[in-house]
Amino acid sequence: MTSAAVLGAGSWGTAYAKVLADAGTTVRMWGRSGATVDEINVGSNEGYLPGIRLPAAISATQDVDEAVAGADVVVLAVPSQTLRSNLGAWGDVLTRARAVVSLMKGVELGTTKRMSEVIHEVGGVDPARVVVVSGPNLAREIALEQPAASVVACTDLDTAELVARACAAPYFRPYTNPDVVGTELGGAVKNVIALAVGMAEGLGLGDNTKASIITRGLAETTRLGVRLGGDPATFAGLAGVGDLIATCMSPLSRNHMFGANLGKGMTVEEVVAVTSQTAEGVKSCSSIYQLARDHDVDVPITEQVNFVVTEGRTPQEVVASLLGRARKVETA
Ligand SMILES: NC(=O)C1=CN([C@@H]2O[C@H](COP(=O)(O)OP(=O)(O)OC[C@H]3O[C@@H](n4cnc5c(N)ncnc54)[C@H](O)[C@@H]3O)[C@@H](O)[C@H]2O)C=CC1
Ligand SMILES: O=C(CO)COP(=O)(O)O
Repeated sequence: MTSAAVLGAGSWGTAYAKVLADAGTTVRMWGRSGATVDEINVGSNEGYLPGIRLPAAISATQDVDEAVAGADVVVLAVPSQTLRSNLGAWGDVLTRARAVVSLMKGVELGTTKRMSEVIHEVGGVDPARVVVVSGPNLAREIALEQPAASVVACTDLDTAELVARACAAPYFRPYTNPDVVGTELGGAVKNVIALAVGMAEGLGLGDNTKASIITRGLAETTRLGVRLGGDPATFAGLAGVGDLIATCMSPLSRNHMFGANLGKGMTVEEVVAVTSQTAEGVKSCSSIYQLARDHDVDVPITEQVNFVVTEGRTPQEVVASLLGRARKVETA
């Protein structure tokens, strides 16, 4: 039987731990909060997944060494911008696992590194053991066992297969993919596009506007991803358009709802104050914009979201800027 450690006891860490357990994998979680750890040990995580019963195969601890002891697979589910400091504090916890899985959908501020790159650099993990799981996977829907599919990406197919087997539950269907770069960028950029779609919704705009942002958002995601070495097919798949649709359309998405509050006229600081969970796009919009500029890739929607978050540009001004751009052919 495969054994997994999940480091991070928020909504997706907990829902994915449930997926692993329902797939027959033994799971030990690490959490920062003693109250959350105690709750998980008696079968729930009410702060993040209210009303969801967790399987008995999941236990939790506040001791990271105890969490990873004997684990074949170590899963990382902390906010992206905290990964580097967490890995630094945890020491060599990743070195013994056969696979290290990133569930995180962000790009590091300052370095513009993807999470798999941070895991390799700080955790000392060979890229052939780093796996990215990403797709249309809103945590609450997965915890409710509503069927969904996802991508399990690794440059080494055997490692991808190990993780896919460990998380193949009756309601969760993993597809392997060798394209780590594309899978990771699809997951990170869709959060920024969901902020833009949320802003449109908050402004009272309708489905034509949202579909236009989603489609052109996919175009800029693909443009950036392909420039960085991703496979165009990945962006047409679950980790690309699949996750983009789920996140941009769902009221369960924290990024979508963050954007909607901005569109209704709240400031970034006001929305941060009422948001208890991680909306990765709010920080990653800057690093993704920087990444695009470093590689000379045009990302007009990401650019505008970044201006809203970092310079206080209003959603109304964003609409005017995007529509005021020079016309061009659709495929460029
Ligand atoms: N919630 C979802 O539906 C999905 C989330 N993701 C991604 O999974 C990653 C984790 O997100 P969620 O679990 O949803 O976030 P969350 O906000 O629900 O939970 C974050 C967890 O990290 C902990 N945390 C916060 N700051 C920390 C720090 N400095 N050091 C250590 N732990 C810290 C929190 O206590 C909490 O347990 C993100 O990158 C997100 O984009 C991916 C797919 C689905
Ligand atoms: O990544 C997600 C769904 O696949 C969750 O999106 P949010 O982080 O916006 O809630």
